[in-house]
Amino acid sequence: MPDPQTPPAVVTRDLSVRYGDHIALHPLTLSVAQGEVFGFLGHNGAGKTTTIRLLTTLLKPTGGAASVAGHDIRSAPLKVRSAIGYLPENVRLYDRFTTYENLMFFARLSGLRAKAAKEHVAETLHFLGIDHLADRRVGTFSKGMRQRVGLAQAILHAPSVLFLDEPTSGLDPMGVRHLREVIDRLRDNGMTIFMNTHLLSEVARSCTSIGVLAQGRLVFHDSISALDGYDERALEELYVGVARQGEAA
Ligand SMILES: Nc1ncnc2c1ncn2[C@@H]1O[C@H](COP(=O)(O)OP(=O)(O)OP(=O)(O)O)[C@@H](O)[C@H]1O
Repeated sequence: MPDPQTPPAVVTRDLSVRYGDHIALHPLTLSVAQGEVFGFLGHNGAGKTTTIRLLTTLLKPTGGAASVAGHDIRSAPLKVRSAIGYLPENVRLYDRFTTYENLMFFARLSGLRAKAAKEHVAETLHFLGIDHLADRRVGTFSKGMRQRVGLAQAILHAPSVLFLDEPTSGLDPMGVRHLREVIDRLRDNGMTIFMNTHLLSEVARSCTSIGVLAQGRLVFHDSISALDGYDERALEELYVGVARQGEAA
């Protein structure tokens, strides 16, 4: 359970962004407590990736404020980056490098010294059950294998907040199950997870709170315990209802 005494892992106040005349994210005010697994839902183009890009400091807001892991995204972007992990929808890896080489590269880039980097890489490979991929070049990997290496890269430095953008997209059922187990273990270790997803079954199983975005506006935000008894079907009804209201607004 999140501790109400500790500051939230993610806080936004009227955070917004526009691309030219198009408002991709209307002023968003949101709080995600430490230790939560937050599921961010919404139709294609709702603004979920845009929100993650803002919170991971890859995109500058045009309005409002936000802090992640206690650091302001505008004034302390480097501190934000060192406190977070990010798994984008399309993982970018060096195809000609092996898994181990990719991970060592990112570990050193994150500031770890060689010895610590080796230890972190070995621990992370073991944690994710991908030791057997260590010496293989990632250019030959399937989507699911790449995704595991991308996840390893995202959690190598033990971030306090992990952002996942559509982490189950393109995964087979075993891949989805593996990811779910990893999310459970990361949550048990105290990590906060902010996950964009379309999969309501994953939300019902893994998330402790949800937000629904429609046309760049937050139209619903609550904890899963407040939705006690909601199975996948009931969540779908809720989602369709609030998303329609958002579209009509
Ligand atoms: N670089 C950009 N330039 C202009 N418009 C953009 C840009 N990136 C995103 N948009 C627009 O901003 C809106 C939000 O896009 P975003 O990718 O955040 O949606 P999403 O909810 O993540 O969608 P999906 O579920 O399809 O990934 C969309 O209308 C999109 O076309």
